[in-house]
Amino acid sequence: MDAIVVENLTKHFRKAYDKTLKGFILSIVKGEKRYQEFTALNDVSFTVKQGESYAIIGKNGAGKSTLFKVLSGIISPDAGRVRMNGKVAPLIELGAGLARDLTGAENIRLNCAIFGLDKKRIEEVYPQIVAFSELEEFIDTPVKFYSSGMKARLGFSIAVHIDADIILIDEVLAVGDKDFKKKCYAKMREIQDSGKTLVVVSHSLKPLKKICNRALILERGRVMDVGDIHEMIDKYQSEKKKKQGA
Ligand SMILES: Nc1ncnc2c1ncn2[C@@H]1O[C@H](COP(=O)(O)OP(=O)(O)OP(=O)(O)O)[C@@H](O)[C@H]1O
Repeated sequence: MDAIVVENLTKHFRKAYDKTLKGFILSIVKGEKRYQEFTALNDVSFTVKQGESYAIIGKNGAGKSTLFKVLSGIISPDAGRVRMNGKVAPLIELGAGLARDLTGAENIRLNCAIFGLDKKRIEEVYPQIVAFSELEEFIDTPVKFYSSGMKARLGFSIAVHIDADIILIDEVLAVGDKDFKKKCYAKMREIQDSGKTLVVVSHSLKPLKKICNRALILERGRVMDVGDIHEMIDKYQSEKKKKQGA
């Protein structure tokens, strides 16, 4: 069964030429165009099968985060469509989904409720989330006092415990410490073994080889290739070397 079907996704952004008030006024006076249309995703299509661990790789600005935001429904595409078959846990930006003024404990309960867990299930997973995050000491501290690493711990722990069918993880592990990252990668493999679907964006290609079985290379908003993770990483790295040599 297909977990994710993406068909002909296109997303444009408007980029201001000059973001200052002076620039804005001058452009009006001169009657010049104030924006440049920029295509972040260009006719992107792919399918992720249920139980697959799928990597999205690409250079800075290739459109990976934009794609994740469309997959999780945070932004809508200008064209194309996305079908997600199952409950989705998006972990796409550090601290996103966490209420700053609430404590870690309150955020866990709030997020679990938002993701549809009933009271009994929340009480079951709560100690697991706290234990996995290793934030016992700070669980009653408001999240606004958390470091970025602590937010990543809490966000990751919630996302992997809310009984989602599809988990989207965007580069959030870049900030964690080494041991915690190791634990997260092990958890991702466990998720994969349990038949859930995982989509991961990361600039760290080595761990992707261990977690994912397929990959998509995005280049300037377009799908450059899709295939076996090892083949795609080799291809991506050799293209990168070629361009650096050119
Ligand atoms: N809200 C926005 N408004 C205007 N341009 C945007 C917006 N969001 C993203 N972009 C542009 O779209 C392009 C793709 O950005 P995106 O963040 O998706 O890339 P990425 O592959 O995730 O990059 P990175 O690896 O650096 O995180 C970039 O050129 C970015 O500047």
